[in-house]
Amino acid sequence: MSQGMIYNIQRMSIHDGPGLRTTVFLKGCPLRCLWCSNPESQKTTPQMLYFEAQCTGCGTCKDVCPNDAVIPLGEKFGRDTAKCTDCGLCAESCPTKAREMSGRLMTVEEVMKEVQKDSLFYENSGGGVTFGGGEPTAGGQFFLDMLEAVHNEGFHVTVDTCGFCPAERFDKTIELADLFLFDCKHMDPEQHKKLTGQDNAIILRNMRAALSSGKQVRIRMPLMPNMNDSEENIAAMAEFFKEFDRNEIEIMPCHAFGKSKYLALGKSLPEVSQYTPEQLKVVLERFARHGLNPVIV
Ligand SMILES: C[S@@+](CC[C@H](N)C(=O)[O-])C[C@H]1O[C@@H](n2cnc3c(N)ncnc32)[C@H](O)[C@@H]1O
Ligand code: SF4
Ligand code: SF4
Ligand code: SF4
Repeated sequence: MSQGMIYNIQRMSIHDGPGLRTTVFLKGCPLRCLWCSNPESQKTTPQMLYFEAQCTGCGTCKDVCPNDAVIPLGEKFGRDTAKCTDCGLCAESCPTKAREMSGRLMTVEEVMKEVQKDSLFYENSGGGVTFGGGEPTAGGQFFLDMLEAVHNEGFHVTVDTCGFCPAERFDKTIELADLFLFDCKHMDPEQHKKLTGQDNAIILRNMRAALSSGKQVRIRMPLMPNMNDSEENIAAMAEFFKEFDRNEIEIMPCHAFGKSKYLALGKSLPEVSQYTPEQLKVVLERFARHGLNPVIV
């Protein structure tokens, strides 16, 4: 049975597709979006997060760290990221959960056991299971095995994806999924690479495949001030989706919900700004001018 890295399984989720859902978050992503609100989801290996606000300075972590990576931080204890190996020993002994590990290897069977716990709610609410991340498709064979197991149980399957995935794996995903929450981050290959680390050729190929498949696709766009909200980019999106007779785009205006996790990982904060209501209104009018119907989610 294949296994993969999971960083969260969220039960009773209402934002990741129809009805009540269990969302399985896979760790690992081939992109590095400048604004990503889940920085702990990008690496495929387990990581230790240190939340300073919850630290009481008891010093237990200093005693257990084998790498001398726990260092004084005022009256508290932080970590030296250069020395920390993410071994997790400090998280096991921290009494306040100021230190937490993100990422655990799980088998398909273990994931299914969690998913089954909510199966009654799926039936009653029209819900099911959502795979998110990170980039769920980056889980490879483990991801496909989970998809197949959930599909074979007759549960509704949603995949929250950036679409960066080898074509063959994505086509198998299309066979097993019922709904895609499919991100469209930028239409221009070079800009896409600048903002996410990869160009969008395979993403657009997979988007076309999903939109032609007869499966449900909700097109989503993380809207980032001065990064992907230009008239030119919105016009290019309108042109692309016209071919599929699609004009509804779910908009996610830039937020900073991931801030505490960047700090907890010892990473610098993303250099992105948020819209004022007036600025957002101006940008949304650009969509309307090109025949698109933006819906904020
Ligand atoms: C964390 S991603 C996981 C799925 C997949 N990797 C993707 O990017 O589509 C889930 C959603 O959050 C959105 N998102 C990430 N960071 C965001 C931010 N700072 N503001 C608004 N939306 C954001 C992504 O665009 C995506 O639609
Ligand atoms: S064990 Fe936890 S609460 Fe105690 S000093 Fe370390 S991080 Fe802070
Ligand atoms: S995760 Fe391991 S290496 Fe890093 S600070 Fe904690 S105990 Fe030390
Ligand atoms: S594709 Fe999704 S998970 Fe990956 S970096 Fe971008 S927003 Fe984060």
